[in-house]
Amino acid sequence: MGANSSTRSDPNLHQDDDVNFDHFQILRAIGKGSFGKVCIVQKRDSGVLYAMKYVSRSVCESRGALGGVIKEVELLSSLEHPFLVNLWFSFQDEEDLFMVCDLLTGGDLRYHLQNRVEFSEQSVALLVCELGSALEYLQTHRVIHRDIKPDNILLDDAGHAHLTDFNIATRLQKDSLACSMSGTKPYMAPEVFMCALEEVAGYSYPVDWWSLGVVAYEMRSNTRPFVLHSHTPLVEIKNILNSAVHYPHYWSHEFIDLLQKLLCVHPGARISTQQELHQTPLLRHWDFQQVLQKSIKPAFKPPEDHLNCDPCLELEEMIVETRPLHKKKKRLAKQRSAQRDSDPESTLIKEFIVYNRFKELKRKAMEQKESDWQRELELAMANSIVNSLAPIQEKPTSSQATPTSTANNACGRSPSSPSDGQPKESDIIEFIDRTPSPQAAQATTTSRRFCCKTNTIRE
Ligand SMILES: Nc1ncnc2c1ncn2[C@@H]1O[C@H](COP(=O)(O)OP(=O)(O)OP(=O)(O)O)[C@@H](O)[C@H]1O
Repeated sequence: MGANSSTRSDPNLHQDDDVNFDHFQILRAIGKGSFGKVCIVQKRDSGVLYAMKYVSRSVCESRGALGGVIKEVELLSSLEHPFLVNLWFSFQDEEDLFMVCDLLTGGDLRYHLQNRVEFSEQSVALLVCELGSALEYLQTHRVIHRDIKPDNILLDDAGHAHLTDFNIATRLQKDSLACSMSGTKPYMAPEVFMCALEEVAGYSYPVDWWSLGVVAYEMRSNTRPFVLHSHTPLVEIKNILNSAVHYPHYWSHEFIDLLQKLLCVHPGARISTQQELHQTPLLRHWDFQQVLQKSIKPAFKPPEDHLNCDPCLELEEMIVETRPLHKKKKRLAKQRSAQRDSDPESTLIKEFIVYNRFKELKRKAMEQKESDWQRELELAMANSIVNSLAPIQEKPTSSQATPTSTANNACGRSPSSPSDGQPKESDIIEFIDRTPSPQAAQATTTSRRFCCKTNTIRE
């Protein structure tokens, strides 16, 4: 695993502490989205570097985006994969909502495309396998990302791909379909538009594989397979997506075959599992276990001599920003002293999860230990009861003991022997099987479901 390894340790962190803004030192600005900004931070106690994304609460509220951020944190807190940008901490203060994630220093794919990086077929194939693995994982968690595009694919220092921005992702209920028109138009699958035109009832996981196909095409040619804009009418878009794609003659047959199977208009016939990827001539010989372990070296390694992001972002933060992050502590202290009577806690958004992955990992490890102990205890109890029954077999009365009953039953008691008031081994095992562990009961009550119904179109 690379930068986003879940095994990353933070030995100095007091596991039960809630993390907040003061635990981080702000190093520099590296990104800007439609609602928030991203900067590199260092956790003061462990020295570990992270990416901190922060969004202004007031901007979110005024633009109706608060629900998306709350949902993004809820989703990310339940996910972890080598090719996702994993969430480590989330918290809030009076001004902002914070998400602290894996730091990916290789820049986003859009940045490299704009810098005219030429990705080879081999490079694109590896990216498709890595993100295919992430999509397969999301599917097992019933999550559709819905906004796969170069802007949301970040590279680590070695060039491995990581999926970010779960702002419009949704978790499907079992056997249900999504139906809102969500995504970024040039990357959206035909069935999303057809759903908006009420030609189909909904769409599912294959929409992400279509977007992956568009990204793969764009990486190879620096243009997109379909020319459509934010103002192109829906009916026209449908026709465009049904038209033949131009594949340059110098692309290999195997590569074109992969793209055709990703850019298949019919979701049912489109590649949408890792196994289907593996069956294509281009990827037949790839070892997907090695892909998952990041053992296959990407052909494109992001430059290490400079930060792979717009250098103006840092200047902008220093000069233009009216509420710079590095002055937050002072600013909030001033505000708090001016509003001495009101409790800052009371202004916090209750639905926003305060999350600490280390605490969560510790809780899960404890649960596992407890369930192991319980299993051992149950086994020991069963054994001791079985053993305590055993002497009955060793001292049989002459009328009960026959050579065959001893051979058929370890306890030396015939299964049909009349009850003497003692429980039989089979009774004990059955009782144990039917007793739910406290962990199982808790897991059931804490399972959560999400469903997004609002349309979100990104231009
Ligand atoms: N974990 C990270 N590590 C390194 N850089 C990051 C990380 N997350 C985001 N960035 C950088 O910051 C930029 C903005 O990220 P952010 O997620 O806020 O924007 P976005 O995905 O474009 O948001 P939106 O879709 O809401 O406009 C990204 O394009 C990327 O360059």
